[in-house]
Amino acid sequence: MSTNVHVIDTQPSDWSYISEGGSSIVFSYSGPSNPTFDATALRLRKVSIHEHDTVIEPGQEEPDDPTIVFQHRVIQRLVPAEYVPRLETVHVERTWLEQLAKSSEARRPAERRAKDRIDLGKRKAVLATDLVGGAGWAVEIKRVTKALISLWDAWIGSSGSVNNLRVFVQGQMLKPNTLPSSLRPLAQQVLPPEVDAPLLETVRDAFITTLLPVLLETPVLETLSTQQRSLDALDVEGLSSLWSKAHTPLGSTSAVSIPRLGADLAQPTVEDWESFISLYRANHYNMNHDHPDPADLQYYCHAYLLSASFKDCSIILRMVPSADGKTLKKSITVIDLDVKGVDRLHKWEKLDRQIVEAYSKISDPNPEVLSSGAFLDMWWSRTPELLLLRPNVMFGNQ
Ligand SMILES: O=P(O)(O)O[C@@H]1[C@@H](OP(=O)(O)O)[C@H](OP(=O)(O)O)[C@H](O)[C@H](OP(=O)(O)O)[C@H]1OP(=O)(O)O
Ligand SMILES: Nc1ncnc2c1ncn2[C@@H]1O[C@H](COP(=O)(O)OP(=O)(O)OP(=O)(O)O)[C@@H](O)[C@H]1O
Repeated sequence: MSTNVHVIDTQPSDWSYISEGGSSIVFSYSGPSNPTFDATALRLRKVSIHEHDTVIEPGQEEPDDPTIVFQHRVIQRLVPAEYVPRLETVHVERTWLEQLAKSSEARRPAERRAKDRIDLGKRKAVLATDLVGGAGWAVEIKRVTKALISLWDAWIGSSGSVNNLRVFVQGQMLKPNTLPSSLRPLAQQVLPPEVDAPLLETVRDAFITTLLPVLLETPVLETLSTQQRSLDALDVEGLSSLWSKAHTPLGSTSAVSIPRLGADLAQPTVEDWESFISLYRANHYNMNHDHPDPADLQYYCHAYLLSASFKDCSIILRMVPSADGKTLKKSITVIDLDVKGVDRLHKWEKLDRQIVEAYSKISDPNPEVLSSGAFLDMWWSRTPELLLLRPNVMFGNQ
């Protein structure tokens, strides 16, 4: 896809660090008014500190970032365009990236800095709708699976360093602690001005009360939940059995060596994904998922990969006050619906085994395994249920 947008039309200092994940780092445009860049976010790829930058040979055209093609040609056939950010290709350049990397390094969390850095070899990046900058506030929830209250507790307890709940006020990520004063910017957004020095719980309750109706009313959570569940029709254990069955020669009686899940599977191309989506939409609900056919192995592997993107995505809820400050315009957008690599299939198979093993210890004399934070995290992160759709579960025994 050709593009005329060049980031060198701006200064690196026009971009403020927002946040980052495992593969990307994101900046918000805060420079002089510019119709191309106003209200946009720049998403740059990172590379491990142990690896080299991407090398683009002279005369070679770098492909657009896979997230753009995947969103435009695959995701938007499953999630309405109004719920995903606008994404377009932007040209970047080494010296410009070097300056940005240098000036933003101090803002990055130490644990990320120890692992990776901006890939300075890239010539293309992603320009997206900025979902956190400007007036108002925004909340990011990764894997919308945990109860809001426990997300809030973990957020406060970790001083805002957890990756499954992030809160931004006027584009700045909040770093809370157990002192209510650390939440002042958020309190000013969610509470009336006359509430002076509110307690932590007061801010929390106002925060949840504002978010809850948006979450319960939006159809997008239902869409994400439906896609997660439908695409994960066999779950990884079922996929693993189908894989073994498909790799066992008919009539074989002796033990055969089965390649690990996904081992001989090619990474689907965009065309493969397009064919998959057409088949999925036309035929998925007519297939017998209780007795899957080994001939459909590739279909089920692709379905599982796509379900993993839906399980790992985040939503950003944005609350922007009207000009008179009397009402809030609320919107919800899904981010990070990136394509997953087939090499992950084996990792998820192993993770699933670990969960099952830990679960089998319930009847053990050592049941506290189940209530351990590590187990619960593992369990919740892999449970494709959107608990937010079930307020009774969300509020526990309150
Ligand atoms: O494997 P997990 O469960 O640790 O999940 C990874 C996430 O770790 P988390 O558990 O949230 O700390 C991880 O999140 P962080 O980088 O830790 O913020 C990514 O979302 C990763 O996906 P990808 O590499 O960006 O495609 C996620 O990998 P996938 O398993 O979804 O591919
Ligand atoms: N369009 C956007 N507007 C504002 N902030 C954004 C936008 N996209 C991403 N971010 C912020 O940047 C962070 C990293 O982006 P993203 O989740 O796309 O990266 P990633 O490396 O793919 O993440 P992960 O490792 O979780 O898969 C997000 O968690 C969010 O805080």
